[in-house]
Amino acid sequence: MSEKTALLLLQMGGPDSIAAVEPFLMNLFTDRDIIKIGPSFLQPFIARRIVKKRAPKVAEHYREIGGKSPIRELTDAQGQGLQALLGDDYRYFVAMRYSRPSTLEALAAIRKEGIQKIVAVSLYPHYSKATTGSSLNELNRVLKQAGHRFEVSFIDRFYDHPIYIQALTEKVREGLAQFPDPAKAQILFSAHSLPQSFIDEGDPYLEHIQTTVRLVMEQLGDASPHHLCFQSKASPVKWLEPSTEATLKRLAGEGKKEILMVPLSFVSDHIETLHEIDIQYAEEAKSLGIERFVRSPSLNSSPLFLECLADLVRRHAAS
Ligand SMILES: C=CC1=C(C)c2cc3[nH]c(cc4nc(cc5[nH]c(cc1n2)c(C)c5CCC(=O)O)C(CCC(=O)O)=C4C)c(C)c3C=C
Ligand SMILES: [Fe+2]
Ligand SMILES: [Fe+2]
Repeated sequence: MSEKTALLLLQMGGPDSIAAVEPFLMNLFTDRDIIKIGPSFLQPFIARRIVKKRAPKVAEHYREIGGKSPIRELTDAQGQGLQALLGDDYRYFVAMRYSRPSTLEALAAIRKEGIQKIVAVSLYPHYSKATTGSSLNELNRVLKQAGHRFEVSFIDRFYDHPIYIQALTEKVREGLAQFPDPAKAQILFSAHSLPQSFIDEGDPYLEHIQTTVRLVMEQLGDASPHHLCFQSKASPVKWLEPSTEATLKRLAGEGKKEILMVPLSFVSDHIETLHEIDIQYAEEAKSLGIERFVRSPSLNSSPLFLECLADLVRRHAAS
């Protein structure tokens, strides 16, 4: 038996090859925590149809960013950085909700190391039933089946953690530095959208996002004008608004020529930053007459961000 604590990093995951796009999407569209389609017994069949239709376009997007999602490597780098800050008492493991390593594989690896104590750390800063909630449900299901008693606790949000805010503000400043006159740049916080029905049922995601934006703007001081918008709507129901696209159009219509995109909701690069913002919205902005379109870097292994995670774990251990 090992005295170490396992840090189980919970993340969405992504396809690690073009061939993995369909299984990734199938895992996502059959998860009733993120999307409910019809009665549960029918969902796998409807999901199959949706995935067959969606996969070719999504695969093309992944092809354009190098043939896979970088999320696995980026999450491993975060885990290594975190482990280095915390020392030998901790060992990190990764559980991807829709790709590998799965939660089951992660728990098997933890057990093989003889580790008993697990701190599950969600890498989504803002809590939503669709993301962190889904990962925690999966973890609880797998723990039940495991036939082995682990001692498990959770860190499930950090949207207002002072060092997270500091880390994000640093990235916004890096983005602003690319403008000749940063005060003229419009800051567009672009969060991943979520169906409005989640919010109506009490999901705190929107409130968490708004708080992050407010705290970052407070740290920046009297900087540029800012806006909050939502990207990556993925089904035909009503999602959070305004959309990033509509906001770009509105600002261009008002004669704004300089835009800084700040991706929220994720801590690493993935298809929504590398494709949706860097390729799709960048093209859109150009055609709208926007002269300078910059994206602030994702947190990835930002030393401040890793320090935030280490602080969360230390405080958790002390409490
Ligand atoms: C089907 C409904 C979806 C909801 C609700 C949703 C919410 C949501 N997602 C993220 C973060 C990410 N999503 C990513 C990809 C992705 N998401 C959906 C669907 C929903 N997301 C799909 C179908 C996909 C795959 C790509 C596509 O088909 O367009 C990713 C990227 C993964 C990667 O490439 O590594 C992230 C990250 C959040 C934060 C969120 C709600 C709060
Ligand atoms: Fe998503
Ligand atoms: Fe997308």
